[in-house]
Amino acid sequence: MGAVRPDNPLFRYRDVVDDWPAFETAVASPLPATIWAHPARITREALRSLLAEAGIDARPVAWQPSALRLPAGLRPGAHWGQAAGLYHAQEEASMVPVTLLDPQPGHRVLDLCAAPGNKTAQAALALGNRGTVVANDVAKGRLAAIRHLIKRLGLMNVSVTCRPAQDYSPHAGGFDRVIADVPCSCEGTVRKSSQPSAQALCETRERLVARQTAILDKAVRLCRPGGRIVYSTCTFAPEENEQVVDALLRRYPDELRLLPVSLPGLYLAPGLTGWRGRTFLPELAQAVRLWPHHNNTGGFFIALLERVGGECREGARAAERPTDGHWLEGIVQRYAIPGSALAGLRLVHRGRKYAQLIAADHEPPARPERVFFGLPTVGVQMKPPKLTTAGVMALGAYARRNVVELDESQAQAYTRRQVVTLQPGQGIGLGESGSVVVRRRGYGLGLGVVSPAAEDGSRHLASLYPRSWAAEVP
Ligand SMILES: C[S@@+](CC[C@H](N)C(=O)[O-])C[C@H]1O[C@@H](n2cnc3c(N)ncnc32)[C@H](O)[C@@H]1O
Repeated sequence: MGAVRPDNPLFRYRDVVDDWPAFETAVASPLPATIWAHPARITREALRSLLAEAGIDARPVAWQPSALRLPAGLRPGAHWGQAAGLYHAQEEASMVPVTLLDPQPGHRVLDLCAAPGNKTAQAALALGNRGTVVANDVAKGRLAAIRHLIKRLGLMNVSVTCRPAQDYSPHAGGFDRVIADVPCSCEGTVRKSSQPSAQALCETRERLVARQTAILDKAVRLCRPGGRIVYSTCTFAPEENEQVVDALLRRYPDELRLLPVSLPGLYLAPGLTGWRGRTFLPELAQAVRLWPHHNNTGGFFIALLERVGGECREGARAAERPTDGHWLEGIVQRYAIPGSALAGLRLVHRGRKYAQLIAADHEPPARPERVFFGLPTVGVQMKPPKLTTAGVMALGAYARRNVVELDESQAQAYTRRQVVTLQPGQGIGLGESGSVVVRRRGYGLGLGVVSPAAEDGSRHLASLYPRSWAAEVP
């Protein structure tokens, strides 16, 4: 008897898996952690070297030029580079949908079920951190994870909304790329978490399928003719996968087509064309499945669709009223940040505490109302206004004055919020005292305050690293 017994919910796939013993072995083994390098902050090779210095042998992922696979058992957060936003951890199979969707600078992108924001982040950076990504999720409590990701990765082109995707305003349309990474029974995450019982799955499947179908229908209607939609789940269930796509292809025979896809270096198994007596359209074989034993990943289903006809209502766009730039001007002067670092961005003040940097060409729909948007960059209630930690992480690498570069042990003390003693002469263009950009290996970490120099030239650096972030840094 193999590892997947008849009472296991995965046993129902025995007849559609090509190599059942290999599948059983794969689902019983731990999932390797994968990360991708922040494209505006570090190359994959530089990241690999940085990790190697810490004794971490990360291996390039063949099909994804920015991704690395970490050694077995290593947590992605074990290196400080994660907290500094140099890389992001995302399961390898989960990177595939947006890679296939291929958003390009200039595209307007909608992510209908976005939390915790992995695919939003991929899309936002693929757009060069400019233009428009709208990240939506129905679960208000999960939006904090998107907010945190925006800050850590310095995303300046994202607006976040909180609506049931199936009820999204029909006037919000006009997207070139739509991500429908729908809620599902999550069977493909079996290597990360324990499985729900077969009974629990049966109870929710019907409801899930109805919601998934409604969300994909909305995705189609919000996509511009000529635009593309990616439908994905992390489950094996054909009811939630091929069956949903089949229903939409039949509903929109003249408006929708399924595109063939491939990724050199990654084996993508074909979608199913039938399941338990039900026959799907033959083109469903062009949808793809990631079975865990093929590429040593989690399980995923992905269908790339093109909207070839029909209509799409485009409503009003939210107008960003630029704020008086004086807050940023003071900061730019203090740290001698070159204008090129702010090209294509504008500062907007809508909250009480912070002003946000947002792409000047950001054009989210006027409806639904946004919960938040842009990168909180300047704390406007402080006197004088100060860069936020996220602001330093995004802009600190460009600063040429009032900068302190810390060595490894100083940086550790700084992120633990301890006072750091600076060597005489340590620091770049330091003024008498006051706030400074703190860097490690040239990457912005956060803000600090330096004391006036003592007689021997040494100074103290007080850490302003946020208490809530400190726990994340090893
Ligand atoms: C598979 S997760 C999305 C993962 C995300 N795309 C990522 O890559 O980080 C599905 C998400 O759908 C959200 N969700 C569930 N029902 C929804 C609905 N009706 N409308 C919008 N979002 C929904 C859940 O809160 C959950 O965050």
